[in-house]
Amino acid sequence: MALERSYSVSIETATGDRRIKLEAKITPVVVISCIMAATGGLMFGYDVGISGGVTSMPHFLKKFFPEVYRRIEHGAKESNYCKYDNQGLQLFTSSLYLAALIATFFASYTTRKLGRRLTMVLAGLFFISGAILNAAAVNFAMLVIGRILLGCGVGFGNQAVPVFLSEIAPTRIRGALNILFQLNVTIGILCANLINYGTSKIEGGWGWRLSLGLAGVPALMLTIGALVVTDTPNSLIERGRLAEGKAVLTRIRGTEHVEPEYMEIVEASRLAAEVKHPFKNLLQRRNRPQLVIAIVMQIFQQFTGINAIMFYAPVLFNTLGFQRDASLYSAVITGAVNVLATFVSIYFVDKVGRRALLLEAGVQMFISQSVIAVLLGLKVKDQSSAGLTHGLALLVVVMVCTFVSSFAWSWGPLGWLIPSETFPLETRSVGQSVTVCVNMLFTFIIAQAFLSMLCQMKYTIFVFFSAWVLVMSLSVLFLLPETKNVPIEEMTEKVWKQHWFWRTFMD
Ligand SMILES: OC[C@H]1O[C@](O)(CO)[C@@H](O)[C@@H]1O
Repeated sequence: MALERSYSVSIETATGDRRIKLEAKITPVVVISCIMAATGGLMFGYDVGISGGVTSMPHFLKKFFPEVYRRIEHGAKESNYCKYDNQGLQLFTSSLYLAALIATFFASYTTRKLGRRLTMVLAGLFFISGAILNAAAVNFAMLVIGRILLGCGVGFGNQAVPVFLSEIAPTRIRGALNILFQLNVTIGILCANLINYGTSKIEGGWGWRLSLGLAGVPALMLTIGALVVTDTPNSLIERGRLAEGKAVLTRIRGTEHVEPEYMEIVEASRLAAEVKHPFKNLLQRRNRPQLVIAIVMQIFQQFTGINAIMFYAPVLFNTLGFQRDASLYSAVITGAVNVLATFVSIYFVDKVGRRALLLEAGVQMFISQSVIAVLLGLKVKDQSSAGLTHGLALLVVVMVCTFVSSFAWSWGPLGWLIPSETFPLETRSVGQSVTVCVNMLFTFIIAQAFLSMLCQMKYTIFVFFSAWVLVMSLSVLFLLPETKNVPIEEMTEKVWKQHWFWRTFMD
């Protein structure tokens, strides 16, 4: 049974003289599998969003960070930009990413040897235990160990989910289906913001426990989802289960005519099987283009400055002189914009392509960050933000939304999509683990450094990020090839060997 009409993609092979027809329908099993797997993103997003709100709750601060609490309650003399600057507070947020970074190396092994599906189950289990520990925390250690377990979940989930989605999706809608992951990340962030808004109002000051404990819900969804879905044909074939892989391929593509795609995957997995040392293989010259692109995309994604806003939006808005409630409120607005704008990406990514989205967003991000820097520079002084009138404060929120929306249809989803679709099967697992690892590393750096950077650099922090946006947009313009509508096992031939610069790395 197919939801929509089928389609086929004609591609030329290496020799250029053979044409293969790949047939695939958009079958319900594909759509359902993708929706289930994408809940891995929900789990990740929830954690990104939850820490900012929790760390601005007085009871939480009083219990775990009494010094910060004292400073906020009584330290009228403290600079606006510095009142949250505390290493322990930043460690609470960032320990998750450090753990995730290390976990990805193990996850690379499990995605290859145990499959994409089982790796997702593991992710869910790690996550559930972390959420329980966090909700029950009575001291700083329990808090951080819980965050570390959550980090392991994020490492395993972010490794397996994007690869699962890219492999199971038919070529023509691969971009859209892969973006379901990031869509869930944004929904997770928004839910976290809304939940924080609610729990901060709970009498008795235990609301933060609910905020942290509810992280178990998306984790449960992922665990159940992963137990229900089938693994990708690529993964089954890679592990030698050829007949099963072919049967799954037939089922998910909704047609008996899967021979060409099947043969492509078999060939890709034959090459993959020859690889004895995946990391060493990844470093070979012919794998350089994908590796460089994957790493650089992660660095760029984080240096847009998005997480400075996502993690610390309530804190940031507080710094700008908004009242506590108003600032949580603004964080909810940015969260909603983030979700809605991700749909724009889902709609356009397989139509206008990856490059167009990244370039347009570059312009929008550069302008909005520059405006924010100027407004804060002129109006927010160290001790007072009285200069920021109601109208101007609103303008800051509008600019933050402009920035977040453009991020949400560009670097947010494409940072995951492009690496997961460009690596050939032989380097896909290990390539994805490098992708996640670098993403976590730079997320960690931003999480750990942002409050101190804000304190040191003040409003010029937004100038810093806008300069990065300029660099990344130019890099896209000259160095990023378009991967729209190219079958996943054909990237080497159709993309890298055709590119003016990267082809020099190909044999
Ligand atoms: O939507 C914003 C979120 O998206 C990511 O860039 C990637 O998934 C996260 O690092 C960020 O918090």
